[in-house]
Amino acid sequence: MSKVRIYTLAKDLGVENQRMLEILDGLGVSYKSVSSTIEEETVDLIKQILAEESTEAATETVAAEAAPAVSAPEAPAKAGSDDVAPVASSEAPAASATAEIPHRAPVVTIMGHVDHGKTSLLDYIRKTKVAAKEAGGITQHVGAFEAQTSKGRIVFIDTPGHEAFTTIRARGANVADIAIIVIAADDSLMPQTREAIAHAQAAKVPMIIAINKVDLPQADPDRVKTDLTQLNLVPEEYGGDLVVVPVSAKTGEGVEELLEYISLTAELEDLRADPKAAFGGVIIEGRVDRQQGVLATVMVQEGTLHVGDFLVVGENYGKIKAMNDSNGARIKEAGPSTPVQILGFSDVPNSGEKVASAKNEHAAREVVASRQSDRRDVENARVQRRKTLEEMMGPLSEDRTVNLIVRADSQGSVEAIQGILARKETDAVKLNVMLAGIGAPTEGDVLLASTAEAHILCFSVTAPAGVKKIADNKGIDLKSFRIIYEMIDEVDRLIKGNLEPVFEEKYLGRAEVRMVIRHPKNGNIAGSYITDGSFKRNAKAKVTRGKETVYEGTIVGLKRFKDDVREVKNGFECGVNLDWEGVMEGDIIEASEMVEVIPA
Ligand SMILES: Nc1nc2c(ncn2[C@@H]2O[C@H](COP(=O)(O)OP(=O)(O)OP(=O)(O)O)[C@@H](O)[C@H]2O)c(=O)[nH]1
Repeated sequence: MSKVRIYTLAKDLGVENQRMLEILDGLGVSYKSVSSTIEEETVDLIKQILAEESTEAATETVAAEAAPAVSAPEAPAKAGSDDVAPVASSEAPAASATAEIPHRAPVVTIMGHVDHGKTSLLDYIRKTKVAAKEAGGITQHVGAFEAQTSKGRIVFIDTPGHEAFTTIRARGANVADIAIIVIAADDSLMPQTREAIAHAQAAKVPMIIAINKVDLPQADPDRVKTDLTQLNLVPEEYGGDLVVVPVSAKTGEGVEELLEYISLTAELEDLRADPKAAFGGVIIEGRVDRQQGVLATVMVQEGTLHVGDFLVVGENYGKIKAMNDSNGARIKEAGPSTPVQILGFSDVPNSGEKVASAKNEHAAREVVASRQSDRRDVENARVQRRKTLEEMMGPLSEDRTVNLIVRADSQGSVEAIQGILARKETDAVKLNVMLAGIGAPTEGDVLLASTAEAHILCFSVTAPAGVKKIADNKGIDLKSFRIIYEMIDEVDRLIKGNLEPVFEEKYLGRAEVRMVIRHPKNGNIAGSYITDGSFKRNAKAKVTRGKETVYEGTIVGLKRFKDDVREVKNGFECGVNLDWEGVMEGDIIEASEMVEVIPA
């Protein structure tokens, strides 16, 4: 009995893939993705369900058409009347219910190892899928292009390599919806392939593997697939859910299928954006053109851009003087998932910076001024503030993950370290090795670490000075070790640091209240004598009267004579401000503090 792929069946029956998956869910049929295959019996069931649905729909239409005559005899006549608005009511609600946010084209990035064919693949797609440019225009590199395929529009970021991708992500923006990882069939997985995969995984962007150069006699796509399984990426034909498409950027073989898979993935991601919403976009790249001045490529993500709009990027603003599409044609407006080249900024914006629009020049200036003042506040606060535990360790939750990037001098070391790390993992703390590679850490690693909040551990390799400096600037934890046990100690420290801290109450001291002093601003102050230990400002306080505890709270202030002090030791007199009016002569105050217990 033959099997059928889900998306092929959806196409044949003229149904959306999403609907097909809903039916399969309803039937309790398990699948990995739309390219999974299903049995012929299931196909028959699906056809039955769809046939029943269309019969029901037809019956409803007939009933609906018949209904107004019966149920709304008093419906007002429309013809010849000027005030038509109220009469349109029977159609209005249905129309607004279906007026949902429209779909948008997917934005795709291509990553992979050097020479595996990223540029060639982009060139092939551009050559075959981009409509010929209008005569007279000048072809310019704008960092993105739009391809027209039989499945609709697909936008490609055409600066291959993960640097472009990570620089954008490092600024907190996410521009790509889908990552194509190109792997040469004659070379299989290489260090930058692993990096690219790690970046896509960190960005939680769906991946499609394009096994390139399948035209070469020495091409071995099966080896690539097997190697992928070593990274826990299991191709569909091996029972996993990784989409793998063999292609040749030279002959064009498989490229159409790759585009089809991109559209399928996009459909499943259900990418939507509202062209009527407030504008939001990201800078893909910026540069200075000698004749035209500053040119910036912006990816429209939400809303619509118009020539004449005011845009704010970081602490700069500009007015769109002219706008080109990625083909070089002048355009007046651009909706979601459209890369446009804009003339109008005075400073070159950085890729990854977010772009917003402002109503007019005044509003744009105000946004810039408020950003400048926010930045100053943050800078000032940073100098003064001690980081809280939560800020250092991330939110405190039950299960936590420590993200790691491992670099070592040889494959043997990498494997040994991975083995040790696997044994260190506990139920409470997961160690997620995002990337394990041979050789010194790179700038790309630092970018990955900064977007994924990962720690970089190096064994027998050290970071080049430039990379170390970037890591320091970004506050990335990058450490090198020559002795494996020291590295293991560091991992232990990271694991412990990531555990929920345990606090325990520690006794500090005791005092007798000898008199109560009325203070005009602070209320009643307990004039006390420390009989044991010491008292500290902000410590916890318990007041007992005879055998009864009459108050539990905090020592909000400590005074020696007129001075505020942090601590008073045994044998001294002091004024204790409990922020409580009930304190009386003869009361005993006991002070304690909460201290973190470091697990053994
Ligand atoms: N036979 C064959 N050669 C290919 C194919 N794709 C790319 N090449 C060749 O492989 C080499 C590298 O291709 P590029 O497209 O420059 O690779 P890249 O990944 O963009 O390389 P970098 O930009 O240096 O990272 C070139 O000589 C291409 O002609 C293919 O499908 N088949």
